[in-house]
Amino acid sequence: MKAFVELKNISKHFKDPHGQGIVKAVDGISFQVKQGELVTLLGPSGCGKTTTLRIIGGFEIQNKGDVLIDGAVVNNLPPNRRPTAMVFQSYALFPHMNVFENVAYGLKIRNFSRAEIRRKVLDILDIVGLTGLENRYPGKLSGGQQQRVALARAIVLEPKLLLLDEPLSNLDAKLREQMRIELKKIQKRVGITSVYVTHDQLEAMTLSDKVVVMNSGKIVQEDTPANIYRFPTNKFVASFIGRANFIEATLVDVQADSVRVKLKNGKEIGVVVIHDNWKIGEKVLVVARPESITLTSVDKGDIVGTIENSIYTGNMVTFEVVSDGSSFEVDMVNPYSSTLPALGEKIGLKFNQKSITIVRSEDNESGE
Ligand SMILES: Nc1ncnc2c1ncn2[C@@H]1O[C@H](COP(=O)(O)OP(=O)(O)OP(=O)(O)O)[C@@H](O)[C@H]1O
Repeated sequence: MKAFVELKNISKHFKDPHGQGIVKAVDGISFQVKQGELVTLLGPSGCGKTTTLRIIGGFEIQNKGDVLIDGAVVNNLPPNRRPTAMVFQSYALFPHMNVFENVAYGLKIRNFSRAEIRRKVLDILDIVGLTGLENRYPGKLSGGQQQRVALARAIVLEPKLLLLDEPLSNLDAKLREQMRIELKKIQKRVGITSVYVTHDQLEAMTLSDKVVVMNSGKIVQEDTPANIYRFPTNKFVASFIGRANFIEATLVDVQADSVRVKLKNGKEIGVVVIHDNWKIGEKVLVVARPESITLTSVDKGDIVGTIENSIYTGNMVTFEVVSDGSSFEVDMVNPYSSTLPALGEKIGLKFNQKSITIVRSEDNESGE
């Protein structure tokens, strides 16, 4: 499928508001969004994701690089001449207009007929699940309902590209979770190509066809949610997305899609890899997610540790195990079907070799 949105080597610098220098908000990034895809820009605060989104929408102009939408360079077009609509974190609804009028507003100024406006607004309200609330004013709506109105107002204009800037961040945790699922359904139903900004990794994982992970104005990884979780390219991605245990090791054997590493205690284990030119003798970090480690007897463990703590979260218990000065998180799902180890107990940790991977040690990150 061809790229619908394309960013080519985009950079954006701002004057540092507190000093003489410049802030490199976006530093030479390139990525593509295919037709109908939802792509998330994910990263910590200040990594440049909002600036990138604003550049796509035309609210900010890049210092370098090109933005293409549907094959056309849009660098010099103002926001209202781009085929985009933006949904903001603050819903920015008109308080003196009811739901119907809020959604109809953009169609009215585009001179659609009354009958057409009515049909389009009622259709969209049905899609976002607001039928029956046409006459309510924003002040009488819940946060989730207000967010749906904001979404309806953007998609009723049938933009080719929907830009969403942390649209769920004003909602409480439970509602956020519901709206995430809703939003994904609505996006797929309407089939609208979307770029979504969030610093919430769970939101990015649940919603996206593809996640673009950013740090310090650069793209650090770009892949499907599953591949990013399973095969992070470096320690930053591994710890920013999901929870990860890291174990120092040395590469002792390299095959096409799997390698063997030697741990500090001399134990050799296999791991699965998909990227990079790994070299025998290289220092690496094994990445083991908490669910990829099993507690076992001391003699069967790849490493041995002591249970320091256990945290119940209903469906599982997370054990904190200390081994050779390092702390490990180990999740045990369905905990009530087995005997739980006691605090202070010595225990073996067995790595599931099919679901662990490696990243380069930080002092060796460039791969030199
Ligand atoms: N108008 C501006 N003037 C000066 N610096 C700016 C401006 N806009 C953004 N920046 C700086 O550029 C960098 C990237 O900002 P941006 O808002 O894109 O990050 P973000 O990843 O979206 O962060 P957040 O999640 O906190 O919104 C930050 O260091 C920010 O302070």
